[in-house]
Amino acid sequence: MIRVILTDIEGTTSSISFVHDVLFPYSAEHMADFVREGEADSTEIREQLDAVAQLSGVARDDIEGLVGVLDTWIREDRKETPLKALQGMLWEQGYQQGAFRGHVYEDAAEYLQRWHDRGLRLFVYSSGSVKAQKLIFGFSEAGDLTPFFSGYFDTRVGGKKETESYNNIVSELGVDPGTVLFLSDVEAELQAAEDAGMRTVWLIREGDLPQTDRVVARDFAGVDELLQQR
Ligand SMILES: CSCCC(=O)C(=O)COP(=O)(O)O
Ligand SMILES: [Mg+2]
Repeated sequence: MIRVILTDIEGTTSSISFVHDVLFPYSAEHMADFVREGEADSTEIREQLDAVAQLSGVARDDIEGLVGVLDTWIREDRKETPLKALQGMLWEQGYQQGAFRGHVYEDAAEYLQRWHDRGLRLFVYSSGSVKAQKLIFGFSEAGDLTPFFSGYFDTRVGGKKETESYNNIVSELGVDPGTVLFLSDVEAELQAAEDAGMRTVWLIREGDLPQTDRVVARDFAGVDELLQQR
């Protein structure tokens, strides 16, 4: 019996193009100034730069070098925790200034509400920081969806393709992994979750359906049909 739904964001609740064509370019455009200015007066930014220096091997006092590393990581879509933390802080400005609103598929917004109202507990697991997760759902085109969620997980529990991360989530939630349904568009993430004992549905929103033994759905209405059958 499924009691918890754990969902990915990019490609699952929200379009890949919103993340890659809106959020990432915004962070690429503003990161250098954000870091240069924040270095002087924000402890939070300084801490993330400490982590960037440690991970990259670039000297901590070489701000332009660190900016270069962040630029490269954005271009390469690296899921490094300090990059994700800095992007979350930056996107907050963008959302608050009305530069964009969070894209959430209509079916996702509808079924998040329905599942919440039906008593399922909803959680997010994304490589985007917890702050970035709260922003995309809080400032979504469908309004504030954060009341539907009971909690958020990011790469601080581990990478999304690692089974240990899902073990960590299960122990934090204090639930039987078989009661958790993980939704994602990335097969390696689904495999890692299944290896931790979770149930999964592969969201394939566009293109042909692959030949697979996995449980697949086109959208959240399709996930709901599967839930009703279980
Ligand atoms: C929280 S919105 C930004 C998502 C993001 O930064 C990202 O890298 C996408 O990661 P996901 O795990 O949701 O595929
Ligand atoms: Mg995804």
